[in-house]
Order: sequence, then structure tokens, then C-alpha cells
Amino acid sequence: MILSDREIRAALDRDAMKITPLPQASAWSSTAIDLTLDRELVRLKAPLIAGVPTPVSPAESGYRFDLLIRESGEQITMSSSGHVFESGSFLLAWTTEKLQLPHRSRLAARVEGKSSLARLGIGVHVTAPTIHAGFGFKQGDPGYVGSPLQLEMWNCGPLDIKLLPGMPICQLIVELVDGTPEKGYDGRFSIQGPRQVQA
Ligand SMILES: Nc1ccn([C@H]2C[C@H](O)[C@@H](COP(=O)(O)OP(=O)(O)OP(=O)(O)O)O2)c(=O)n1
Repeated sequence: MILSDREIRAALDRDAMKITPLPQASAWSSTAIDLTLDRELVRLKAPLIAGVPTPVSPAESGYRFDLLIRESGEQITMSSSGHVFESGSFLLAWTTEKLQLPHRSRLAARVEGKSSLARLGIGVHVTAPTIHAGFGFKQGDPGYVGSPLQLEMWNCGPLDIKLLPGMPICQLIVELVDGTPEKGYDGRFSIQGPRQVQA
């Protein structure tokens, strides 16, 4: 079941979830909240071995997503004038807002695109919209407010698009989990964010 704006507000009020900073009134719609683009971006480049671009295999043992980014990601920090997202290119990006969904709250979420950007050919994830119950929650760390959502951004449209820090970039849809999950999400992502990318 998808939560309405009222139900999301009630969940925030009783600390059943956290969004930090809280999106402004214009970001809210009936069943989704717009989240905004952080200024840190990463462009992936093929790792070079002896000067030769080398394919990477997520199936290899020892594979760690954050290490891959560290080894082959070029960090871009957007200034207020933004970043030109070239037609045909791909970027990793993050939301400005941090999200926390303690798994006891029986809330999960999905991150989805905005149709205004989709009409220009901009996508914000690559078949990975799932935000698990327990995301952004650290047991025994009440001061931790959550983690940014990672966006896998592609521009398959014909236009180069200027991205600006703080622009509405995606929508968060919050869903009620039927039953209490046995397992919390303590995934590697839950402590990942743009600022951990740098070596
Ligand atoms: N576009 C997305 C999709 C997911 N997530 C976060 C929330 C999810 O709870 C977590 C894990 O997502 P997946 O289960 O889709 O990823 P993996 O199966 O690869 O798991 P992991 O990242 O734990 O290795 O990543 C995110 O920040 N941005």
C-alpha cells in the first residue's frame, strides 16, 4: 500500500521514518515527495591495467561497489552553475536528503523519476528503485539521521541537460510493508554517500 502525503507526515511526526532535511511544501504531492540533487557526482571510467581499459565483473569475489567507484570513479563537485549532463552519458548521483526507514516501522520505499525529466530522456535509476525497510538505520546510533539515496543517472535523450545542485531530481514513494520483516537492511549502502566516495 502506498502512503498518502498525510500518512507520510504522520510517519515523520512519530519518527517512524526520517527525511533530513525535510522537503519544502512544494515538493509534496498526493503520494510522493520530490527529493533534490546533491552537488557531488561521479562519472565512471573503465579502470586501466597497463594503459588498457579493463572490464569489471560484479560477480568476482571481493567485489565491492564502493571500491569500484573509488578506483574508477571521477568525482565531480557541481558549483552553483551546475554540470552539463551530456546526451548519451551516465553519472552516479545522490539525493541531498537523507532517508531513514527503521525496519520496525514497517515502511519501505521506492525512488522513481520525474516525468518532466523523463520527457527529456533523463532516468534516475537503472532498474533499481527498491529502498528496503531498515535503510539508513544504524542500530544503537540514535544520532544517525539516515543515508542519501544513490541515483544512477542516464541521459538517453538528444539534448545536453544542465543539472543544478538542489534541483528536484526524483520522487520518493513510501509503502507499508505487510508484516514485520525478520531482517533489517544493514546493507553496505546504508553507510554510503557521496562524501565516502573519495579515497
Ligand atoms: N536507486 C537506488 C536503489 C537502492 N538504493 C539503496 C536502498 C536499498 O535498500 C539499497 C540496496 O538496494 P538493492 O537491493 O537494489 O541493491 P543490491 O541488491 O545491489 O544490494 P546492496 O546494495 O546491499 O549490495 O540501496 C539507493 O540508494 N538507490
